[in-house]
Amino acid sequence: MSVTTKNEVLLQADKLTRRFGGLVANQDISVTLERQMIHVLLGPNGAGKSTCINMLSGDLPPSEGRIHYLGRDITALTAAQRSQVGIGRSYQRTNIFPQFTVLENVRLAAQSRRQQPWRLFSKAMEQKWALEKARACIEEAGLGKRVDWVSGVLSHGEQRQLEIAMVLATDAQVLLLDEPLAGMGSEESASMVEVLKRLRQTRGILLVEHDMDAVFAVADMITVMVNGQLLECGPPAQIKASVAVQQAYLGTEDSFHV
Ligand SMILES: Nc1ncnc2c1ncn2[C@@H]1O[C@H](COP(=O)(O)OP(=O)(O)OP(=O)(O)O)[C@@H](O)[C@H]1O
Repeated sequence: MSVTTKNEVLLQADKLTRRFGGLVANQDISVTLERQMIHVLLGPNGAGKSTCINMLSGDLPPSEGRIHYLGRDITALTAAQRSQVGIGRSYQRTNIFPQFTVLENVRLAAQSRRQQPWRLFSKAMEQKWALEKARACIEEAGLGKRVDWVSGVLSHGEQRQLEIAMVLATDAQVLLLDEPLAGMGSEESASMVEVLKRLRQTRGILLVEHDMDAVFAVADMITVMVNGQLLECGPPAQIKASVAVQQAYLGTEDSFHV
């Protein structure tokens, strides 16, 4: 059982820089994520948002800068090690076994986190624990009515919810979500927004998202990036009113009408 403390700093990225050859994809990006906060990374295509999330998840080492989780320097940890300490990530692509049921997928995710302690438990206890945990995570992700469905027949939005349930099953305190609303219709988006609000009650969420309605419906803090640089960071009202942010979106595919 984890203790939840409001305003507790979960993740702190300090001056992250990432270069790909001569291209600087992120330059001196600092981001703070607190518990019970949804922090959105916003920016036009190619701004460097995925690169930033990749550095936070451990999928990509930074060229410079440090990352702390609960005060501990985790810059050198791999993605698997970060998952073990409580940093969970969902990807833009789906990552599930389509032939397995929702419950089986989430149960496997729960067990993946707990390989060592099982030596202390009987097989039956392990199964019971993992199933209970999986059911709770499925419920939290808003998929309670689909527990026994084969995952491959879920709608696109439900599959994204399943991915989130799988991340929750790893006991993640930080959720790194890359475009969780991508490809969703308005009903599915509304349902995902409700899921995000519920998850915020006990965790911290760092989100990359292009859907402005959703962003302004859930964000507590927004960091705007342009060309790998941090343009502005602040609460939604500040970002909404920012002339610099509006200018950054002029002539881009994304609209900034909010
Ligand atoms: N592995 C890589 N090798 C070389 N260049 C890369 C690599 N990954 C990203 N880039 C470049 O870094 C820059 C930032 O890309 P990134 O994907 O982080 O942007 P983004 O804000 O997530 O864009 P989008 O909204 O389109 O997903 C782009 O110019 C991209 O081409």
